Amino acid sequence: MSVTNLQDESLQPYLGTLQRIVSEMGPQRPFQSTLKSLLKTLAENHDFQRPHLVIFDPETRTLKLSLAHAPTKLSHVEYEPGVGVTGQVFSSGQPVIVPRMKDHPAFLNRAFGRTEEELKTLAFICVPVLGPGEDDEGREVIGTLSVDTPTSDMSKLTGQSKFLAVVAGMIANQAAYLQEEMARQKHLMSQGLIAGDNVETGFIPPNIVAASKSMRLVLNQAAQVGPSRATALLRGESGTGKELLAEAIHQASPRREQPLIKLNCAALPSELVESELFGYQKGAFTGAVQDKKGLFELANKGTLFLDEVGELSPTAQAKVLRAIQEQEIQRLGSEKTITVDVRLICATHQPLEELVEKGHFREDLYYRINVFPVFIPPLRERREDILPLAEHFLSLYAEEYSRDIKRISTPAIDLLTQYHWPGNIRELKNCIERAVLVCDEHVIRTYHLPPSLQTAESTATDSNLSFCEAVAKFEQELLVDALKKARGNMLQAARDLRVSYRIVNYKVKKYGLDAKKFAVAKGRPR
Ligand SMILES: Nc1ncnc2c1ncn2[C@@H]1O[C@H](COP(=O)(O)OP(=O)(O)OP(=O)(O)O)[C@@H](O)[C@H]1O
Repeated sequence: MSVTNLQDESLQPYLGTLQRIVSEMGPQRPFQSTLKSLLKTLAENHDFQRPHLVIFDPETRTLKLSLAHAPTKLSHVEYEPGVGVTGQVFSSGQPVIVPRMKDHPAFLNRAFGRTEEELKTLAFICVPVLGPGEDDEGREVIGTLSVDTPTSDMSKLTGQSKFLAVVAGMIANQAAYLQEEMARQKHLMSQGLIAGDNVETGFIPPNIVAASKSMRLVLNQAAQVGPSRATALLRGESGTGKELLAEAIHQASPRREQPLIKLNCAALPSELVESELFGYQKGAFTGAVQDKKGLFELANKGTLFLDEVGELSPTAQAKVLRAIQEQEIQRLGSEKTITVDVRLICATHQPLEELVEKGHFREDLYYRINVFPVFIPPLRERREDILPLAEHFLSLYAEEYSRDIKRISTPAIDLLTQYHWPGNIRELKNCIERAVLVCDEHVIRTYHLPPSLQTAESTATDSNLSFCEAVAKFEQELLVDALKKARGNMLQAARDLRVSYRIVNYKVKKYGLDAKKFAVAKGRPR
């Protein structure tokens, strides 16, 4: 831009905007109000509509609509890196101009519900926002800045794009603060310290017992994710209640009147899983004597729960990915594509991150299903739940078997609460059912409980851990040591342990650690 050009009338709004941004960027100014007023200025001074900032969340590896000068529900709009225009700009670090929204195959129109007319008359410009740094090389892309603007000739749109790139370059610090604030909010939310957008505090479905803080937190998360369309990934040992939680999430969603279809991917051979999920056309294979709908079709408009998702074969993984991305499936033996609208909930007890690392589970599918992970702790880590659960099952089975059993004796309660419950709630449920059946009094006593609970070997004392528990304990100690050494920096801890960041992140969640707690000030004795 030459100095003489600065006299140009048409440049005045651009210069005015830059001037205003600079004047509003004092170090004392709160970053959020600076960014909000920047978006407002872009809308008021220019032909820009819906200016908005999308910021990358490194934990879920999704892009989140974080600030917009337009009416929309921010927390519900997410993009995946590489997908759609915003995702592509983030991944490539290069601006993209969409001269007419309607014509662009990658334009998702996810956030603002633009009308058909608008899609025909508007262009979209999206530029990368870099984080702070000395020079452009070392700076990573942390988000995008985008606007709608009336379609126009390419030279005007290119000029606007260059101008937005300058603006994006000026807000690196504020955008980095915004990214950190998002992480902080999420952390507080996961601790149950603040409520998310949709949290109905005290959300406890009638068939779920949750007395412990950690289970309340799990239910809070279910209440948050329920109303959205986001894929929830339920993680926890066998018998911890993943399927029950999937039902609760479905019930908390607008799809509750529609079907909830379930498939345990480990229960069938892989070829059958595919035909179950996608259906088949008559003659597709021997025995396919008539057309059959798959579970994706049966779950249309409702929810599909894939239990043990880590067991899906590579082909099934590819097809599920396509079904999620394109919302389309094909029955086996058929070329015809069928559109499906299905909300997915997945569950696994496996360390999916390790499966990804070993190449057994597709990384792209992992990111697709890991949008909202929920960790259900094993029963031995939430002992406050044992007695309420035992009493819940007692009343359930006393009624079912018409037994007049009112309570559990104190010594029996002691046994129940001391046992380490490797089979989790399912084992507790079976144990109480058995006790009700063998009990010929009005009280459940120690001798009504299975022998496994009554032997000292069965309880989890430190000197008598099972192999898996000892390994887990050792792993947890290593992790805590590494986090202490790295002052809570999970990336550094991962480097020291010579594992990936993803694995450290997974284990930190698995063991309920708070990495931030290790971030003590330098030089402070530990
Ligand atoms: N919080 C709870 N309150 C009441 N019942 C529960 C609770 N959690 C689990 N259950 C019951 O325990 C049993 C096991 O739960 P569920 O089948 O949901 O576990 P899961 O984690 O899906 O197990 P798997 O991984 O083996 O499929 C079920 O009968 C379920 O109803």
